[in-house]
Amino acid sequence: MKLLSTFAASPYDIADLHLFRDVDIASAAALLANCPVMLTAAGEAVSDPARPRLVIVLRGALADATGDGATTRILPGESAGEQSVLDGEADLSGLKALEASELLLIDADLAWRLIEEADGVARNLLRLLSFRIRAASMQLRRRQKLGEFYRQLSLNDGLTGLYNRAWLNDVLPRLVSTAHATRAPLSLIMLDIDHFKKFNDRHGHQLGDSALRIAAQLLAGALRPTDFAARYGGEEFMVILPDTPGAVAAGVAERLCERMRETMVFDDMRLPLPHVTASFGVACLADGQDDHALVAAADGALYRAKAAGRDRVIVAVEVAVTAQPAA
Ligand SMILES: Nc1nc2c(ncn2[C@@H]2O[C@H](COP(=O)(O)OP(=O)(O)OP(=O)(O)O)[C@@H](O)[C@H]2O)c(=O)[nH]1
Repeated sequence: MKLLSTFAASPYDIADLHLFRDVDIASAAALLANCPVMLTAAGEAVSDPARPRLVIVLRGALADATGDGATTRILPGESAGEQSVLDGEADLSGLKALEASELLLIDADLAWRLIEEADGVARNLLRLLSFRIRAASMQLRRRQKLGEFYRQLSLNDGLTGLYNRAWLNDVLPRLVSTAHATRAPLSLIMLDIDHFKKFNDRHGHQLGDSALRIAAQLLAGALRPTDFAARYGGEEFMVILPDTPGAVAAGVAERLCERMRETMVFDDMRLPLPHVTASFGVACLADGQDDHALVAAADGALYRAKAAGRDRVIVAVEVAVTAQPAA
């Protein structure tokens, strides 16, 4: 930064500076008279950034990088560094000239004198800070919403809209812990579309995708609001039924199996495709079982449903995992 002149010797008018709007100009101008006006080149940082002071843009523009990725433009008449004056904690290293700019620098001591002696400066400062706080909290709210949006996005399967594997990995262990703690039953249904490779080979991948979407809609539409449906991967889905004993879950699986058999897969609303069927494995949480063992039990039952001819439900035999006696 290069010293150009004092404020009194510069061509700038104090009435154009936001901080001095509706202020007793004469007393403020007298206090500002000896403040330096500095020239900064494009891209240059404000020197001595650890020094608390007000930086007012007279010509050009500054960028204020707040450190959280956001950048604010500071235009002629606007200021930066107010907070550094108020709390004495300066970090003006994020201030950089966007173009060749002229800046008025007001040291903290003088800024305090302005606050105390020039009528209206304190009011303008409060207004400015209130505006900054409001803008910062709006930005925070926007980010929180965006974060929530992306979080949701990362937990849902793009093709079917059901929860995805990441969601399952997060939620299933917690549901299992809750079920053990409350001694409430918890059941799991795993289902896998039958001969889906053949379906894809015969009708094409796009129709395969349609079939998966329809299967997902069927699941989501047939369950209670307290149940969860997720895409486990490929053409495999999982249904979680909290507060549901194995016998009831088996009934739900039978109903889903039947509906799957009866559901038409349409391509362009003219051509119904062959029905798809699915095989189902059901398991109910046993004492001492963790989420992995529960999934393995449902998966084992599903495997047996496939082996037994597909398009059917098999219920896993409940095996309580008890502590092994010490040898
Ligand atoms: N269209 C489509 N196909 C998928 C998707 N994910 C997995 N698949 C296909 O699903 C098929 C699964 O094949 P397999 O694991 O052999 O199982 P299957 O043909 O259903 O046979 P069974 O399960 O034994 O009845 C593969 O051809 C995968 O390419 C997807 O998102 N869209």
